[in-house]
Amino acid sequence: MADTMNGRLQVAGPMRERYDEILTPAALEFVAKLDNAFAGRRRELLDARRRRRERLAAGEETLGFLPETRWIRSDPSWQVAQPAPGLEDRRVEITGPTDRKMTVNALNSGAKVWLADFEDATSPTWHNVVSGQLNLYDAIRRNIDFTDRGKRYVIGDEPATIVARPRGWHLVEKHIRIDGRPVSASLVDFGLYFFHNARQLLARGSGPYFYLPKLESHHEARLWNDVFVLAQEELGIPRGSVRATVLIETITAAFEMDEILYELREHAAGLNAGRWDYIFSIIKTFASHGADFVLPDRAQVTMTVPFMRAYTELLVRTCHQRGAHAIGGMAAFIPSRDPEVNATALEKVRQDKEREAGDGFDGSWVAHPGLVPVCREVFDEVLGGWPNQLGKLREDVVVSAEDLLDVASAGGEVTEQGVRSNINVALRYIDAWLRGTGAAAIFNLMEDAATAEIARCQVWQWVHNGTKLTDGTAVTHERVTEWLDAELADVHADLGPDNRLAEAREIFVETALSDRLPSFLTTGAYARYLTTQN
Ligand SMILES: CC(=O)SCCNC(=O)CCNC(=O)[C@H](O)C(C)(C)COP(=O)(O)OP(=O)(O)OC[C@H]1O[C@@H](n2cnc3c(N)ncnc32)[C@H](O)[C@@H]1OP(=O)(O)O
Ligand SMILES: O=CC(=O)O
Ligand SMILES: [Mg+2]
Repeated sequence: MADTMNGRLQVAGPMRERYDEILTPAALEFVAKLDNAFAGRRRELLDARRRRRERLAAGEETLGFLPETRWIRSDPSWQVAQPAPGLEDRRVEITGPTDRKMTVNALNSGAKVWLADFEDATSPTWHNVVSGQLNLYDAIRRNIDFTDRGKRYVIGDEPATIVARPRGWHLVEKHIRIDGRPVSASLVDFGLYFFHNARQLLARGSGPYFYLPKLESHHEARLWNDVFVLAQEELGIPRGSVRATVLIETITAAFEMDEILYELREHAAGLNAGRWDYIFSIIKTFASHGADFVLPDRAQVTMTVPFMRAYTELLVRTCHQRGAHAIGGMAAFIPSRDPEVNATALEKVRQDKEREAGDGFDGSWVAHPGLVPVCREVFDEVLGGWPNQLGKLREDVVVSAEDLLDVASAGGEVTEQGVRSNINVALRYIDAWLRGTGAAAIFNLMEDAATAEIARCQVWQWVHNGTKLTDGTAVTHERVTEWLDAELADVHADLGPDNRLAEAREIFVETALSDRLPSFLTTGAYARYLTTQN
């Protein structure tokens, strides 16, 4: 165990090879400064989240555009900062974890941007957190060549611009403690990356760029902005060097898009339509609001259902009014070695990107290098010679609070197959996550933390509402428990003895079958199961 600040800050995880290059006393002191300045506000904001969730659940509050910030929405004069170097053209963004091989592959993928992910696609083991920082450190310094199984990995001439995604405000990093208390995971991921790389990136004509996940209000955006201001001051870097793209992936943030851009305006680069967590947020927020808020089988909640279209179109309009990029989301289809499955996946991704490009998005996400060409082709077609569609203002888009909240517009149905698929996929994903893998190919789809959250939350909602299946029977606690055992046996047979399914089952039961719906699967699971061993 290493410590600094006269023993007040402790590194409680093992110090493996080269960890001392990231966990330097100066870097840890920088994180401690951020913690000292912002830990209290973070706690207050998390508390405000909880109180708001309780009021919403009790029907004491309804969601709508905020009256007190109307002036921000109606003032046409403000704009966000100009696009920073490397972020003018974002037509294709690849996302993925920060392991060494994926780092090189993502940078060489032909995408304009790489979202280097400490969040949905990363299981936050101590190893993943520190080695991910090391891989980014090396990649930024072009010091990451290696050979694996006969293949040479070396960064090419036109690497993607790196945009790092730190973990959300709700998570802590229990292996870094100040006065015995775990530090905010957001401040650890941001702080270490910024401290080591901001100057390097600027010297290389790029900059410290970030994706900000799971914000629930503009107050949380203000907190991030203040973190950026202090971080830049501390390192003597010009204010405004940071650029942040905010994921709109909670229903509450959908009502505060203008306000979020406004808070971050000198650092804002855009908004992203984080569709999977958005669906999770909707289910979670309205889980006990009765049948009108019950969503159908997960596979039926597509981007073309009216409430999802309302959200994405509003996002484009809001961004373009303010000179910010609107970035599309993730289609879950990934390439396959089976030619037929592969052709279907490519076609599905093409359709998804065509809809986004047609709606005015400036670029979009792909999960795999094999999908870069299709996304690029689609955006090349609409962009012509332009780097973005910022000029497409979408003034035709008018979205009301009712449109965003019209969950019933999804239609569809709940089937036994849908319930069992949620159980099965959640077990497979949680097992992978516990073993250190945060994004996995499951039944030819890319699945990450948001999938597991949707799956367990839907099951909770269906049980809680006694939702009727297509065969007329209801979803009950007892039936889900039976299906859970059957699905567990199925997954067990597939994975063999080397698994963490027993813990995955426990986590599923706690988060899908408890009386109260836990806010996040990952917080409890992290505290209990992601030990210093991994
Ligand atoms: C809701 C959200 O937040 S979405 C964003 C978060 N999710 C993600 O970022 C998921 C990113 N994608 C992935 O992690 C992966 O594509 C997976 C896990 C789905 C599939 O990965 P694999 O099983 O390794 O795929 P596959 O075998 O086809 O990979 C082929 C090659 O592409 C590489 N590759 C695959 N996906 C990526 C990626 N996203 N970034 C960089 N390289 C990648 C592999 O490393 C492999 O490289 P190699 O030939 O040098 O060995
Ligand atoms: O982070 C992206 C999402 O869809 O969730
Ligand atoms: Mg997300």
